[in-house]
Amino acid sequence: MKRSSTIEINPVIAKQQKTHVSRGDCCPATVQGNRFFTGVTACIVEAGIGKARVEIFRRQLEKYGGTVSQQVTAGNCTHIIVDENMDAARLCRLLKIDKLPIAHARVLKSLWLSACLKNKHLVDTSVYELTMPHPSQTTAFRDDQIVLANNSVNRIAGSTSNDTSICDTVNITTDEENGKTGVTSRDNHKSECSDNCTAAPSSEGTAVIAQQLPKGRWVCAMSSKHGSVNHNPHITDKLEEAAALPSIGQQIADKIWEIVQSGCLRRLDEVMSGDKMAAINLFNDVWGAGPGTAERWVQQGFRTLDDVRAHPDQITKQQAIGLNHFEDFLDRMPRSEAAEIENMVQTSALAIAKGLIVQACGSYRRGKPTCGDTDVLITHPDGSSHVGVLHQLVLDLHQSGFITDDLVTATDGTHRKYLGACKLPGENRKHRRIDIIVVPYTEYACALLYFTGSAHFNRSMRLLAIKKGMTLSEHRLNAGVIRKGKEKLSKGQPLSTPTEESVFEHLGLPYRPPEERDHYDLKVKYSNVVPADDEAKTQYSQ
Ligand SMILES: Nc1ccn([C@H]2C[C@H](O)[C@@H](COP(=O)(O)OP(=O)(O)OP(=O)(O)O)O2)c(=O)n1
Ligand SMILES: [Mn+2]
Repeated sequence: MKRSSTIEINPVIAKQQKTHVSRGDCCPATVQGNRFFTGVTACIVEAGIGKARVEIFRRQLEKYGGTVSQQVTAGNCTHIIVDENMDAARLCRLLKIDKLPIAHARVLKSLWLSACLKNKHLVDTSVYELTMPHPSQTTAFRDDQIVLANNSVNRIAGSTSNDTSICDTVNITTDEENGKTGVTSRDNHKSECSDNCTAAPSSEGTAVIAQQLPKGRWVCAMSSKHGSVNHNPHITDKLEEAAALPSIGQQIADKIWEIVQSGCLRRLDEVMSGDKMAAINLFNDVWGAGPGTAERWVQQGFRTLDDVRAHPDQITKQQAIGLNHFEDFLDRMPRSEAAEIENMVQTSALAIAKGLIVQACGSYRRGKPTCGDTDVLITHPDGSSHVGVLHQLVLDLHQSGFITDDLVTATDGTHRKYLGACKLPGENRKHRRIDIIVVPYTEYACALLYFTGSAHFNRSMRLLAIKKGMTLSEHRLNAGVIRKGKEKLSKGQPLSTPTEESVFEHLGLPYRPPEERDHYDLKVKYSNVVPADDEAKTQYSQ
């Protein structure tokens, strides 16, 4: 088992594991390097920037030697960072002050941070400062055109590009409906006009800009009235590619600003090409390392497992085990070996309490010729003798030398789980992943069904249960569940499920033996009783 539902994790053994038993990311980064933010104590005003970006900025500031202050009024605060759309009047309202400047700190648009990060040194603050507009300026900026000085552009972008002329004159549209001031619009466009962007032509055509949009630049669609025109296929295409990166996935939309602003698009280019992508895929296969860790290691310059191994401060205890047994864990064992492991656990368990049922589930029980791990499920028919077994069993198996490494121990309601590594006695044996799950007898059938899988089959069963006003989990099958949309108004009552067959029966399905549970599309065999799976999936997809 590599993943499971939400469970509590023993904080001692799995300090940095996420709240589910997964091979997720575990460890915080401590990065050495150029500390160009030294001496900067910044307070970031969240309004408009958003929590996620504040967190990113905070980490970047600290990573490069800066300090983050929570208090704008703190005397030691040297920089106040505000959203690029912030205007002076609004900031004054937010901070409950009469006017800018603030005596002890510079008020800067967040683009200053982006520019520093891009250039890896403190860039001049002058063009990023938020100041009270001069009364004459507010009207001046209502014109649809502004001119930016070439040197400002270069300073903003820290650009080596020799084609900044395109940015000299940009079109702006003041957005009076939204109450944005001229200052805001000006700053937006100034900042957007970096080495990677240009403005889209306005439908009104008042701007003096190139009609031929240069390839590879970010086109500012805000100034365009052509709402449906995609001026940025070169970026949106990349973002679609980015969706394939394990670490980005569904949060892609949230990342757009971050990517465009911070120059991460360039990083993506690098990631997508060659060795970095290969390294991300390699690191993703380390037990305990999720996509986030894999990407971080790559950012730190690691390309091989030995690179990672050489930095023990960057790896969790679980990842160290994953690295130790990297090849072994990726290797699938023949089912005969899973049977030996099952026997080994069974013998030890029966020495602790007679009558325990010890059953290897997962791919083994489904009759697969090879198994990625051995999922051993344990219970006792007397309903109580299972209690305390896991702890003793793990101790004994350590003692005999069979268990070699502990990964995670966890409690999920009445279920006790142990994830570790084991090695059978004898020459040329490999380290294998082992999961041991101990459950009360009343929950045995549902646990057996769940841990036998396949994962897809389980999903189909759960969806079917939902369709029938029930819920199915590894603990129980409940009937009489009342839902309003996705919300559960009543969780219903547990049905008696003494056997796997009884679960199938409650769901109105003919029994399906483990060997047939890799065909997860229940329609194939039971089209008369199962609702359209796709419909259920869209309604209840998790
Ligand atoms: N996301 C998941 C993960 C696991 N499981 C259940 C079904 C699996 O069959 C069982 C064991 O998980 P494994 O990851 O060990 O999967 P298998 O044993 O099926 O395959 P493998 O041979 O790779 O171990 O737990 C599930 O329902 N959903
Ligand atoms: Mn398995």
